[in-house]
Amino acid sequence: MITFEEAYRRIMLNTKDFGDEAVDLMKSTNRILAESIYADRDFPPFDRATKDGIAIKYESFEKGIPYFNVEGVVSAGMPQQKLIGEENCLEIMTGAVLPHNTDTIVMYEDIEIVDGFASIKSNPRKGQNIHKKGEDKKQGEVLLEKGIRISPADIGVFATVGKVEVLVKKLPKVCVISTGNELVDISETPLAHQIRTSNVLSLQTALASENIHADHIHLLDDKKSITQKLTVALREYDVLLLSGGVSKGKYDFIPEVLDDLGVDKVFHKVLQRPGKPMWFGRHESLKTAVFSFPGNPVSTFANYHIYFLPWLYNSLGVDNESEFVILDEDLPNTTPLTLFIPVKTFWDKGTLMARKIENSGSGDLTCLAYSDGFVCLPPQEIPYYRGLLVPYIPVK
Ligand SMILES: Nc1nc2c(c(=O)[nH]1)N[C@H]1C(S)=C(S)[C@@H](COP(=O)(O)OP(=O)(O)OC[C@H]3O[C@@H](n4cnc5c(N)ncnc54)[C@H](O)[C@@H]3O)O[C@H]1N2
Ligand code: MOO
Ligand SMILES: [Mg+2]
Repeated sequence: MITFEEAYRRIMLNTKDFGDEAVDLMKSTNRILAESIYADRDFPPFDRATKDGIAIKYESFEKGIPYFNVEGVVSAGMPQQKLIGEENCLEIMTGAVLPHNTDTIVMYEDIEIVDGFASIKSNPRKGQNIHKKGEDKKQGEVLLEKGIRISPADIGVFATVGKVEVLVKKLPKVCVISTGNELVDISETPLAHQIRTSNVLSLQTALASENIHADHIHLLDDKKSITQKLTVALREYDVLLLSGGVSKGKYDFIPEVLDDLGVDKVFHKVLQRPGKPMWFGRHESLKTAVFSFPGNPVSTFANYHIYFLPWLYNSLGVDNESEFVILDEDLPNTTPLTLFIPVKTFWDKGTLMARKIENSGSGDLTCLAYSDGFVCLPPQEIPYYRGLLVPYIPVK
C-alpha cells in the first residue's frame, strides 16, 4: 500500500488543463482569471477634484487677492472648463475635471461666498485636493495578473476598463456518483435497513462553491447496471467523483468495473485514516479522471479535500498554498497511517489553534458539521504535542 505523500504526488502528476472561456464579468466571481488586465487609459483619466469647493490659480492667492469672483459652477460629468479671469474662481464639485488656468482647490469649509465673491479663510497649499491624472496607474500598466481568483473588487476593475467579458479558466464537467442498495432519496422515509443518501449532496454543495454544478447519478449494487451507467458517464464528463463500493465487500464492484472499462488505475488504497480504500485512475483516451472515494461519509468528505481540491486548483493553475495550525492538545499517532483528524479551529492571541472534534469513526458524519478542517498527522513515534505547528486542510 502506498503512503499518503505518494498518493498525493501521483494525483498531482495527473492534473489537466481544461482551457479558457470568455464569461460575462458579472458571472466571473470566484473563477480563475486567464488573461492579464491592463489599464486602457490613465487612472484617473484627468486631473480630478477630490473636494467640493472652488478652483483657483494659486498665484492669485499668493498675490494676496482677498475676493475671488465666482465665474460659474463645474460639476462631475462636464467637459473640461476654463477659468477666464485669472484672479477669479470656479465653484467645483468632487469628481469634476480641473478647469484650465486653475491648479488648486479650496473646499467649501475653508471659504465664504458672499454676493458671488469667495474669500479664503485658510492657508491653501498649491495643488491641494487634486487627484492627478495617471497618479494611480498609467495606461498600459497591468492592473490584475493572470491566475488570480476573481473577487468582487476585481469586478470593479473589469468594469472600469470596459471588460464586459473576461477570459477565465474553464472548469471541468463533473458528475458525482453515489452507490449502494441501502440508499434512499432524502425526501423518502427510510425503512429500518435503509439510510438517506448524504455524501453526494455534501459533494455537490462543495463543488458549487467552486462554481462547478455537478450532475448526480446513483448506482445500485448490480455489476451490469454499474457498467452501463459508468460507460456513459466516462464519455460525458471530465471528472467522476464516486462515493462507496470501493472496498473489499462482495458488492464493492467499482474497482473491477473501472478496470473493465479501461480506466487505468493510478492507485488503490492508501496508508491513511479515514479514506484508506481510495481509488484513483484515468481513462487514457477519454481523458476522464476518476476519484473513487470510500463510502463512509467522513472518508468521502476528507478525500475530496485532501485529493480532489488540490488536483482541481493545480489543473486551473492556482497556487496551492499549504496551511498550518497549532495543536491545542497532544495527539499521538502510533499507527503506520497518516491520520486526518477533524478539528475545530479558533484564534488565541493571534495564533490559529486546532482542537479535535470527538467522533466515533468515519461513519460519524455529524462530526463534520462541528469541524472546519482536518489536521494531517503522518506516522511518527513521538506524539504530536500541544503547541506544535501541523499541516491543516480547511474545509471549503
Ligand atoms: N474487509 C474490509 N472492509 C472494509 C475495509 C477494509 O479495508 N477491509 N475498509 C473500510 C473502510 S476504511 C471504509 S471507508 C469502507 C469503504 O467502503 P466502500 O467504499 O466500499 O463504501 P460502501 O461499502 O458502499 O459504504 C460504506 C458506508 O458508507 C455509507 N455510504 C455510502 N455511500 C453513502 C452516501 N452517498 N451517503 C451516505 N452514506 C453512504 C454506506 O451506507 C456504508 O455504511 O469500507 C470499510 N470496510
Ligand atoms: O477510511 Mo475508512 O474511511 O477508515 O472508514
Ligand atoms: Mg463497501
